[in-house]
Amino acid sequence: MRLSEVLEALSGSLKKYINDSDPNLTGIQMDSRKVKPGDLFVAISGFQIDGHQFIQEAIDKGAAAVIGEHDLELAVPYIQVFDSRLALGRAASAYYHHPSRKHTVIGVTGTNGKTTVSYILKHILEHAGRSCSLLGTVSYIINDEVYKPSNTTPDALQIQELMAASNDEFVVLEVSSHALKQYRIEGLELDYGLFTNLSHDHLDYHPTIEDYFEAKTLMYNYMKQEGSAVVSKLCEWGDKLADLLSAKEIPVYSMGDHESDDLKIENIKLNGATRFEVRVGGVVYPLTLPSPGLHNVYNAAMAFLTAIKIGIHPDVIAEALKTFPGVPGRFEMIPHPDGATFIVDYAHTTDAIEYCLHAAQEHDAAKIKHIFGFRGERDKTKREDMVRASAEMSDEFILTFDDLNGVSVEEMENELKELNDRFGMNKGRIITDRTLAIQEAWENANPGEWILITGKGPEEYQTMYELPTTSDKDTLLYLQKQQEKEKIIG
Ligand SMILES: CC(=O)N[C@H]1[C@@H](OP(=O)(O)OP(=O)(O)OC[C@H]2O[C@@H](n3ccc(=O)[nH]c3=O)[C@H](O)[C@@H]2O)O[C@H](CO)[C@@H](O)[C@@H]1O[C@H](C)C(=O)N[C@@H](C)C(=O)N[C@H](CCC(=O)O)C(=O)O
Ligand SMILES: Nc1ncnc2c1ncn2[C@@H]1O[C@H](COP(=O)(O)OP(=O)(O)OP(=O)(O)O)[C@@H](O)[C@H]1O
Repeated sequence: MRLSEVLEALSGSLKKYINDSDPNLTGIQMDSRKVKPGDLFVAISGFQIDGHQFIQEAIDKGAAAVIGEHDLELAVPYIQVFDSRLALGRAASAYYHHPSRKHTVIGVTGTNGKTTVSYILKHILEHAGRSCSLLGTVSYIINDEVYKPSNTTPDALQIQELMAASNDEFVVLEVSSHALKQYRIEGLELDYGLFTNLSHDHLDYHPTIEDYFEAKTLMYNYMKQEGSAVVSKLCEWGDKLADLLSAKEIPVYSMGDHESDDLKIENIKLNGATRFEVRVGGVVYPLTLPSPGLHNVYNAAMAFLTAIKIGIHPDVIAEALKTFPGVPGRFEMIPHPDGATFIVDYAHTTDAIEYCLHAAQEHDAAKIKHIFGFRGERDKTKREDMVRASAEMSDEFILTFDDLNGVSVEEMENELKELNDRFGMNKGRIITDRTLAIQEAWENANPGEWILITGKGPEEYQTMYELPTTSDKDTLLYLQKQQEKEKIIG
């Protein structure tokens, strides 16, 4: 593709370009280390490092042209723009011939539930015989090939590459607030924009919750002409969003408690299999979902409403929900041989912790034990509410390590002690080694107890622990095996 064709997509974001040649481009890169002859190199002013430092390296490797924000004169055509991340999205979309136009694209944003809603939707679509790619926290799945994700929402270049590579009819992607602020979905065009909920998270990145909300609303700047929003009004921010979108004349399908909402949830039963009804257009549909918890009722209802709008028959959706296999590390159950239930879950906000512990309560847990910690170098302001929630809703809890992310062992241990002293209501203990905390709970588990281990979900440990295991689930399976071995020997 000629540089001039990419430039057409940059109009409005161009600051300066002296048109002296029009090289043929054979690729786009935002990382100088990956540049090959003929590539367009986009220099990003990053959080860690300024990509403009690597322009010469990119030229030496054969870059045919460069995009950047600084005022420079280079040996190859240089396009100065107001914002390189925004230009990257537009340039990549143009380079890959606007691939989102060939798919039905569903963006899912919100604090919690993005991954789960995305997986439920993919499951419904596939049950209906339609093909679906998925980009999110757990994996990127394109044409049934599974890739390890770099971010929840990939960078703009990767998104366009993956969209172009996908032969699937649908693409469901999780859209994080970081991605929106960093223009990672610039150049993308969405058919549906889903909003699950908003609660306290990421206030290390966003100065206020209002700023966090504003970031989420940016997703709706990327709707196709005929695109529509699916919004949960079960959270007050959803109400606010629906008003905003209506003012912009974006059609909104809402789920909520009012007669005017497009979907209303009724008759929820959480004990045993999750059963509930949804009322849509005056018709009531009884639904069953294998995944426990009220939060999963909301996730399934949002997927149901979206699938209806896509045109999937309600009976097909209902059948699909019955067989939804769940998402790795989201309320994943591992039974203890003595009759206790261990849960691995990715809850890392107060809201999510409350939903998880509530799910255990609804299952008449004889006792609820909770094991969790806090990610180093991430939003510290949510920690006290997480401890409060656990203290109020569990019978006892153990504070342990999550990823330290460079924070020292002493600093995190002190933080855990202080939080426990101030907000733990005398229910908490500290066992810093995560595997030993789980082992302790395993060895002391009693019939009917529910032990919830939250925060890491399916993620691998980044800290070296005592037991030779790689994740919370792996630790539980290891303990299970050890116990079986001991039984055989003993
Ligand atoms: C803080 C943050 O969001 N950082 C994101 C940002 O990276 P950055 O600006 O720090 O990049 P940088 O390292 O400074 O590099 C700047 C530029 O120099 C280039 N470079 C660098 C070295 C070199 O030799 N040559 C070169 O050209 C780099 O390729 C880059 O283009 O832009 C990158 C590309 O899009 C992201 O991958 C990266 O996400 C990091 C890994 C991250 O951890 N982000 C988290 C906070 C995040 O985004 N999380 C959300 C989910 C949140 C949730 O809901 O839980 C997500 O979407 O994943
Ligand atoms: N609708 C919901 N409301 C509140 N909490 C939820 C909801 N759905 C899931 N959760 C909780 O949040 C955790 C993360 O769920 P999920 O991965 O679906 O969300 P997410 O938005 O993709 O989060 P992340 O972007 O951090 O991966 C779950 O393990 C569960 O504890």
